[in-house]
Amino acid sequence: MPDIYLYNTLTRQKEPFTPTTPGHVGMYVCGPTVYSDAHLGHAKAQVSFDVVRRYLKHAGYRVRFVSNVTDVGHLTDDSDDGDDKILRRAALEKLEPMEIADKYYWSYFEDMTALNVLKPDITPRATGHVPEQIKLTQELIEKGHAYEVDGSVYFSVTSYAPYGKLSGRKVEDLVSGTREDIREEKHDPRDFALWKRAEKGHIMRWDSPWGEGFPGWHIECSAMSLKYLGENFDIHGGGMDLQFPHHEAEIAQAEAAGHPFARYWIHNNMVTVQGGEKMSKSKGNFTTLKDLFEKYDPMVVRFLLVSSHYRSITEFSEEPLRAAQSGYARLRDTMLEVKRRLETAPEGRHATLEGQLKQHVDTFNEAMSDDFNTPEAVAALFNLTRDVNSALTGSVGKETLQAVLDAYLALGGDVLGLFADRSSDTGNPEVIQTLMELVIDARQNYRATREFQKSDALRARLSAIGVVLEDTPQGTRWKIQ
Ligand SMILES: Nc1ncnc2c1ncn2[C@@H]1O[C@H](COP(=O)(O)OP(=O)(O)OP(=O)(O)O)[C@@H](O)[C@H]1O
Ligand SMILES: [Zn+2]
Repeated sequence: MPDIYLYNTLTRQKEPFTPTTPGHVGMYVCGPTVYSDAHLGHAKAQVSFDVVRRYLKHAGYRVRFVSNVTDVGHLTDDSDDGDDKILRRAALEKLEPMEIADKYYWSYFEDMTALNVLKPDITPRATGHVPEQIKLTQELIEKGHAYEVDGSVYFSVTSYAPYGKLSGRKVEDLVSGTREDIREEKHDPRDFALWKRAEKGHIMRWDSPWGEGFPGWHIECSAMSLKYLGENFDIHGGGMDLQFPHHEAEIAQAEAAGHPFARYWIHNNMVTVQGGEKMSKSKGNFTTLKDLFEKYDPMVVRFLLVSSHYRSITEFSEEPLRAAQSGYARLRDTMLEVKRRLETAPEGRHATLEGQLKQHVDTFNEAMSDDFNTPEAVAALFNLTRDVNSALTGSVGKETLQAVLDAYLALGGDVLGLFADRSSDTGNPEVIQTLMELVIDARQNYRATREFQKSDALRARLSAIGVVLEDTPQGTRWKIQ
């Protein structure tokens, strides 16, 4: 297995990655609050951790990937104030809260599937884990780190000295923007809710030792990650915007209850708009993935995201998307051309190209082992593509073409997720190639019988879905624009 280094937010440095159980990795990533369609920011978070997961698998680890879905307890204000986001949306759309959660849950996975993000091994939902959250809250009360007031339970921030270690904030400097009445019932305005009493008319409510209520947002991730990954799991991921208070609270809840918790914390940077403003549901400055996919192939969107590092900002605009479109087409077209050439290539090897291939594969792996440096990994694929295209102006033997194709599929496909997975039938390049040959044959037949209207109609229908036909002296070629 290669030595992998990752930037640990806890220590603020790159560290060699060593899992608790050799050969196995337990990884938890904070998922979305499902109250509206996903936007490009969510895609950056999920694609970033999908690539981490894929590279760890590629490096030989068995990975258990757990990513939650928040369907209760995420309030519109971080300081235990405001409405539950799901309930607010339910009122707006005149639907049951669980209808909202399910509607956007499926919408979210539809988008993630289009982006070729692998499904989590476990997708726990907060509403399905209320007993676990109550139990952890009880442990915290027993250990003197939490207290009940009037049916709500708060974590006592000053009872846990390391509070602030992830985000580098000092408890003394923390301010609370909490409303006066909630401030009053907290022993300290900086404390945060583990459990909230349900006021009259609050739909989502559960029985608890403190009366009817609902869990706070932070406690779900501590409870569910500990349940499925054990008390000292390897990697915890999420957006940088979650470092405080969400992740700080997750650490405090787990550690104060006596569980050592996650060892490496990794955070993706933000998708921004208009020069640095975070794309966010609540700010309303977002572009949904569904809207983007109307104009751009989801693989182009994925390519755009992996072209910048997960810890760098991705400023969203049309121009980089168009550049991603042509960049992605260059890689994919060369990969498809190698596939085509393989069918008729003579036996044999191409020593120069094989030397170059090895060099680019090594560079790719070194980049990925250095804190998942996807921009450098993509650059290695482009350099490979340049050398392949240059070699393809001459004759390249079968063995070498096969090695090149395997590299494209392993690095560009399995690791970066840019080509459909080899195991899946949908989007399988071989199936698509055969279908396209059938369509091209049909068009040829129409032309041979001078049925030009029909042949033109076929071409137009293909063009409508972005497939362009080119008639060359060697026959008709196709490509996706
Ligand atoms: N603009 C963004 N860039 C990168 N990651 C993001 C962005 N917005 C949200 N995320 C990440 O997506 C995940 C889900 O976030 P969440 O559901 O809270 O979305 P949100 O748009 O920030 O919502 P809200 O604006 O209501 O807080 C988190 O890991 C979060 O860090
Ligand atoms: Zn979380």
